[in-house]
Amino acid sequence: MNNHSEIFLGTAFSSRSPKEIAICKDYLFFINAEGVIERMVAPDHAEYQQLLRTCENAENFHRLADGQYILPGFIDLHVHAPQWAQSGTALDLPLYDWLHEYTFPLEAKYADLSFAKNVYEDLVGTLLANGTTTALYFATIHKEASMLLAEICAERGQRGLVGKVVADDTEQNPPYYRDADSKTALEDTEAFILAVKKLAKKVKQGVYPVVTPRFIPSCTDEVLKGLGELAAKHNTHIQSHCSESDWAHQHVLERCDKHDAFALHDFGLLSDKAIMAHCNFLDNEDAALFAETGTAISHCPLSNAYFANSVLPAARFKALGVDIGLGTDISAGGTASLYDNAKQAVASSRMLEDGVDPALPAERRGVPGSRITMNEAFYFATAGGGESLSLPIGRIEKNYAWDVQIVDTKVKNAKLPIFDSNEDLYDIFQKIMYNVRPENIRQVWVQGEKVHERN
Ligand SMILES: Nc1nc2[nH]cnc2c(=O)[nH]1
Repeated sequence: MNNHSEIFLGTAFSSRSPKEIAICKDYLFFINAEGVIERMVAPDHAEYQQLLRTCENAENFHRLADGQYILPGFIDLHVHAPQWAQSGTALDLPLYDWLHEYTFPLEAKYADLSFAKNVYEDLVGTLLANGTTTALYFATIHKEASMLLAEICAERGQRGLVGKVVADDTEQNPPYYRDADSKTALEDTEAFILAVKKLAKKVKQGVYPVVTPRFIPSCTDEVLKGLGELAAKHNTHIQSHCSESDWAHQHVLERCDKHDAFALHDFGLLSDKAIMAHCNFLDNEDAALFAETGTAISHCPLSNAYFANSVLPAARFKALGVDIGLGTDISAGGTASLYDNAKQAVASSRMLEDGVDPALPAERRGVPGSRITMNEAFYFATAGGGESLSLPIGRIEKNYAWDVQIVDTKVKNAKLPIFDSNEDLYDIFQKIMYNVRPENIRQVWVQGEKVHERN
């Protein structure tokens, strides 16, 4: 019987579909040696009592306490790891000024590996403590520091997808922070891909190299084309920023005479393993191209409020068949929490639907059909993230990785407002999504291994 790595008894919430939550009340979850959910048994199953009697005294059996719940670990589809060191600052500037006055000078500091180690270890620990089990990271232009980030994810047990940033355009990047030239940028990227693939051979939860042109404005055509070829050659994930703000969108339109989506496609940078951040200014043709190529959007609602001059029409793009996940966009989003971003995704969508200028009549104020529910925001943070990355993560279901956060609603000093011992479980789920703090996240597991515990 007990040839499983871990066995859990508890109540779990997971997405059944973008709009619907599956509630697995008092299920048994059997996790195999690879850290994958092998079997889930409901209390009304004929074998349940027998299975429970057999395993309940085993060392690897975990019975959740009253008030504890299992949620899938969150998947953060857009993190600038070096920017953790400026999180919460300079959010009043326009994007271009923010990049040149704050962000590039900070990112240049990661030539110093001891500075990088200090920040990256703190960030990976902080994200785990916030329930984030998988993160898609931009590092910096430095090959060594980018590798260090991949090693820290590997060591701490987080599933990290890491990109060495490429920025070789001499007009758009300052001399102190850019790739030496396009040839060096491509060579460094290929060396980085091979080094991460080698590291991945001994990492249970996986660590992945990501081809990462910062965005079209910071890259030459030559490097963009070369990066598309490298991604195809090594079958890697790809990430970049796409049609984020008025300035960035217009810049690409003037340079390429087309929207980012079609320009990226021409360079071979859209694929089933491509995830593009923001995408606020996609039109329906761009979105159809995303759907056709399998390219996903990482929706960063807090960052968009500060820098994107608009709200992502997430409901419209989802209806057009585009995969969508959620991103904190550290540091442009000002928080390490996907809970915060799920709440903002709902709030922003309501503002888009209703409109925001009270001087306008209600019927001309907003964009009907734009709202999303918290169920959909949760889907973006979990199952949608897994689909975007084409990995079996983000759901509590057979054959998915045991990547979970165990939330305690009764913890002292962070008790959630639950006063009825028979409270409806769906209401408890909603209270969790709106009220959880890191203090409530008692354990985090990735690929069947415990990687964070708060006592
Ligand atoms: N939000 C955001 N947008 C960008 N566009 C290019 N670089 C960045 C970045 O670091 N953050």
